[in-house]
Amino acid sequence: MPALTLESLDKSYGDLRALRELSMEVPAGEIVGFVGSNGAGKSTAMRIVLGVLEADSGEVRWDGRPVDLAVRQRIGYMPEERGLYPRMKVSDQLVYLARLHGLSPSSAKAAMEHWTEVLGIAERRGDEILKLSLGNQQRVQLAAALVHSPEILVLDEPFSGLDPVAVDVMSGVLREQAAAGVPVLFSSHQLELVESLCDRVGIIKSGSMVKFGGIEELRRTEDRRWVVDGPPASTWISTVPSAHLVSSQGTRSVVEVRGQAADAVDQEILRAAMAAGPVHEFGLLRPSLTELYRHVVTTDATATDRETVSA
Ligand SMILES: Nc1ncnc2c1ncn2[C@@H]1O[C@H](COP(=O)(O)OP(=O)(O)OP(=O)(O)O)[C@@H](O)[C@H]1O
Repeated sequence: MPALTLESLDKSYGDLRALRELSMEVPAGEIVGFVGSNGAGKSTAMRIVLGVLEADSGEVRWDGRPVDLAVRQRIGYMPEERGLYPRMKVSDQLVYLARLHGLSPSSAKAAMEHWTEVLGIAERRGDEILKLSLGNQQRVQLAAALVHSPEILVLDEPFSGLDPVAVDVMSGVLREQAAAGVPVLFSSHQLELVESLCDRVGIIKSGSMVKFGGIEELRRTEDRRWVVDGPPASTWISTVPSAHLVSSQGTRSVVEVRGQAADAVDQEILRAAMAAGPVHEFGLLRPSLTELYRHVVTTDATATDRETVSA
């Protein structure tokens, strides 16, 4: 299956190292979310994919070959700084952009009509961009990224500032594009949305990819926590040396095991708890992407922090 591959991208702005050997892969048909703090390097990486910016080293490939101008023409891009012509009418703008990508006048018009309809801005075709609300400008931006039927989608914060209905519309479009075989890479600070929409997630910190993989895989790499509803953990936890108590409320305790030991220890915990009294509930607590993210960004990034798991 073809994939958009970012391999060992390095980029500095003067003394500031914005990207450090950043690698990730966006397979055709998958939605990959790119998350990280302000200034972590997401836009820089996306600009490099588009060729708006040149990497100091590293490579971007599509289907195994370096991305050249011809491939870049087939990328649908939503830049962070947006970039529509404020005084141009929505319809003119979209037709113009489609024509720039080589569509015939009639195909460009048909594409403009299609995407303004799908994105709920058909009524605004005759309006100048600057007269639209920010959310509607964003919908036009997405239409601009899609109007030439791109093979690859790279979207910098496409969901920022959208109302819930627009978020649903945008999510639906991204899902459809992925289902049609397009690799979709987008950045966002809305982690719940990323969790619900994406096949894989990359967490970037200070220019380094600290986690990359399927959400389920990323959760599995975390320290494990279990909820035990039964005898208070304080009465049995000492019999499982690798486990420690995180919190306790009434009969419910949350216990944690850090690192590799977590794989084998769940039965040991259950046995220890049952030896102390009846257990009514025992289950693994799965961290949400938000918890995972907080853990990653508040932990010091060192070379050993960097890990890649395959989905
Ligand atoms: N043209 C530039 N010149 C100098 N420094 C830059 C330039 N563009 C970005 N930077 C710096 O590079 C770092 C990465 O910025 P980038 O915009 O890629 O981050 P980001 O993850 O997209 O952030 P945000 O979530 O705030 O959009 C930041 O420290 C930023 O200040």
